[in-house]
Amino acid sequence: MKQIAKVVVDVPVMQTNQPYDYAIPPTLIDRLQVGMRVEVPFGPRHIQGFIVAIVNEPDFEGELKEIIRPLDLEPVLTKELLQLGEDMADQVYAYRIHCYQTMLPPVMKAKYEKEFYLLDGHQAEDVQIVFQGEDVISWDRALEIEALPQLLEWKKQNIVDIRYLVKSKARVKKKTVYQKNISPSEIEEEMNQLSKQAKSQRALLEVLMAIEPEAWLTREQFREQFDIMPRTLQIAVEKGWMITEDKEVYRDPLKNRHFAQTEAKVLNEGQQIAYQAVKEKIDSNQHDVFLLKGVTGSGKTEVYLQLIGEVLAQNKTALMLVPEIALTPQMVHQFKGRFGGEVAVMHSRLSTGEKYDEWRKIKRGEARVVVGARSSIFSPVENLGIVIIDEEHETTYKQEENPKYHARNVAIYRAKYNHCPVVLGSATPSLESRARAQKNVFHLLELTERANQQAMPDVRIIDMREEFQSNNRGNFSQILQDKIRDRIDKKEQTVLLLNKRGYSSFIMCRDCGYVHECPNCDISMTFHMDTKGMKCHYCGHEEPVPNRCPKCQGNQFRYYGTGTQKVESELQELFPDARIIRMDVDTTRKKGDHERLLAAFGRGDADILLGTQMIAKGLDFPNITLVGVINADTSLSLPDFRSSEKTFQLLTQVSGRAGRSDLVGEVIVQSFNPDHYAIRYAQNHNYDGFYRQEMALRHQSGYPPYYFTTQITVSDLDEKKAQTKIYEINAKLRNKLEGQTIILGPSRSSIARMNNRYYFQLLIKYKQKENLHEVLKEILDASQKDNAKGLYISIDTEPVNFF
Ligand SMILES: Nc1ncnc2c1ncn2[C@@H]1O[C@H](COP(=O)(O)OP(=O)(O)OP(=O)(O)O)[C@@H](O)[C@H]1O
Ligand SMILES: [Zn+2]
Ligand SMILES: [Zn+2]
Repeated sequence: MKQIAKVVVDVPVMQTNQPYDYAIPPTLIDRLQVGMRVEVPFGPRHIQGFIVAIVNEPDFEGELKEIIRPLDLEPVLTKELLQLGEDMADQVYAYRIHCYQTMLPPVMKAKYEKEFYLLDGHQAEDVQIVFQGEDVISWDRALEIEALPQLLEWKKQNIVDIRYLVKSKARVKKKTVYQKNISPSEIEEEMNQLSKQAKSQRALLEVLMAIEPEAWLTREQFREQFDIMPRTLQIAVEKGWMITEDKEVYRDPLKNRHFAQTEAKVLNEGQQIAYQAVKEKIDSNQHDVFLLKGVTGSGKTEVYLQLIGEVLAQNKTALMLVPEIALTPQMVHQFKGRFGGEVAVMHSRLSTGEKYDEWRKIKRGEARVVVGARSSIFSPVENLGIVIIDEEHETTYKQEENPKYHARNVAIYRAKYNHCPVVLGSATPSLESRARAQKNVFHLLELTERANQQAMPDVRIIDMREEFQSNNRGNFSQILQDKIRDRIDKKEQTVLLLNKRGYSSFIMCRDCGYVHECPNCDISMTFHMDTKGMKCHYCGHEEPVPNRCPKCQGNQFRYYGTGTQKVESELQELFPDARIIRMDVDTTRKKGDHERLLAAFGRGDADILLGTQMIAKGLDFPNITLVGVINADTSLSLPDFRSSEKTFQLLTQVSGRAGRSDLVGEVIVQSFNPDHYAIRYAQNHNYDGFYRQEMALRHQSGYPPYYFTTQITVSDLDEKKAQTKIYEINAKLRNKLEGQTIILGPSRSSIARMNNRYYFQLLIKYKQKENLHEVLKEILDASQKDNAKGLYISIDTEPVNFF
């Protein structure tokens, strides 16, 4: 009986979404399991693949190739994740291999290397010189010694051939540890035989007398605790006093930090009702989706914590998703403080080694609670008891690159599979989720009051048009200035938000109006005050500010847009004595910057925290009594049907940072559209009112949640080719789609050229899927040939950002 492995290979083309059959060589029969990575031959190359099934009969007729070797000792993907990857690939129009790779830490993605090897019987002298007595030489080495042309020539003459290797980048960190291997009486004997000069050895023997027989100690521990140097340890090993081993250790980014234990709070009535409803589902192993809608500061986090506590008590595991920027030390502290070492934390600021280690802790069941950003929804936990998504309305839960999955959908998939509840929490739920609760697809749970009985902060809207008329051209209205002054004097803290969504600073020629654009993209370049340079945020192109206008040779530029740096200097001028912390992409570039700045503000090292969107979430500092929004409406004017929703959410979230403890909070919102409904409803903390009005508008214009949307984008270096293709797709869709489907476009994308590629798009709106899925699959299948020529087609279901 021959064993056959079905392998999804690392070749992203549509046909390979189906697994390939490989023979399992006899030596590997007992070692290979479903979910392991393997190295397999594919054409002339060796590539990585995932075993998705092991069967007895092949589907493929013909000679099967053999698996070369396993890349893992045990499966890295569970049965659940294998199934999820297959279904997800289908739903989001992605390659199965990309789905599997997305589920694993980046170090586990294969790295391919090439090497030349000698074919038999060619030992000519010049060949020997290159190979230096070995029978292989790596591609890199060949490049280094400039032997590449020669080797390629030999390849033509059949003297050498090329082989492709799969290299694993995953490295386990190891440390040498020591254990004593000598009894007390032997120690005495050794002491007696030592010469008087051997002081350090004597000292070590004394230590060995004192320590526990089972203890494993590192070199650092010997040095720090007992002042014993590595050299002495080595002698001890040679003499057989100690044994040594290389033990695996985890890279723990938080190892030097202490988390004070926190206790569960007594839940208030609203929290208790919410907790109880979810707990019932946990107890009875039932799937359900809850939408926990709680005003800012209502204590949603405490509900999450106690639910996770319950899940752990029942010997299950928990997934807790938090937006990347809300994953602050404060947030982490809440979880580590309650559950200690049971918690693994996953976010993009970890090094790849740290990510790998956190992942292994989860895989081995050593950490049963995962707190992390979007991709941690794929954590290899088993026996899942709850999935929680905090700030569920955040669009960052949707991945914008392939595979274009939404973590909320993956959460529901996994919870169904594991028969457990999902909790979606937010003060400002997405319209989609709120509407689903309306239809009882989700269960609505509400917390309508703040946990500490504190009133919601008073929000005042300032009409900036009037400020302009009264000749205040700055960024700060008179009232906001007065309030800031007042807080500085009272030693209370202020948070200032600069709404930068859809917004950047650029330069324009004062004489002819020329705007400096990126040479690769049809978009103006962003001016950066710190480097005094221009940068394109789409392709990364950088250049200095031009001396003269390329169009009219004028040398006067106007700097547009309110960069945080510019606002900061204005603020410092207004309040020379104020201590200001600025938080934006420029000040949080390095690992740990974000944490450091927030910690400093939390300690009271500054009076004002000035920042972009990244400060709107998760801050829970008692001394913040004033929140100012400098420009409420920059996000209103985006060409995106969600712009009102996003503005409402942002204003509500940032207002919620004020007055969370005993001190009363106050919010000042500056706007040029003070009567806009998104701003008015945010002022009154009226989510329900906003929801009703926005739903009416969406209904009228036929947008989600009344319609589903799918966007198709085509891009190519050649503008004509991209354009022809989108029209071809358009024709096919209109011809084949049934039911009430609406197609918007085709049109140029609003950034028509990016990195020298031209983009065209169309948007499909539909109520029922009908045959849409099949038609889209056909289009993708047919795109294979184009793909190879550099024309890309991408399908995005429920896009969250419209350009
Ligand atoms: N039952 C309780 N008794 C006393 N204090 C509580 C209780 N529950 C929560 N708190 C406190 O109330 C404050 C706000 O809670 P929390 O940060 O969980 O709110 P939240 O709903 O997550 O808010 P946001 O949406 O603004 O992040 C915290 O300081 C928390 O410690
Ligand atoms: Zn000019
Ligand atoms: Zn560019």
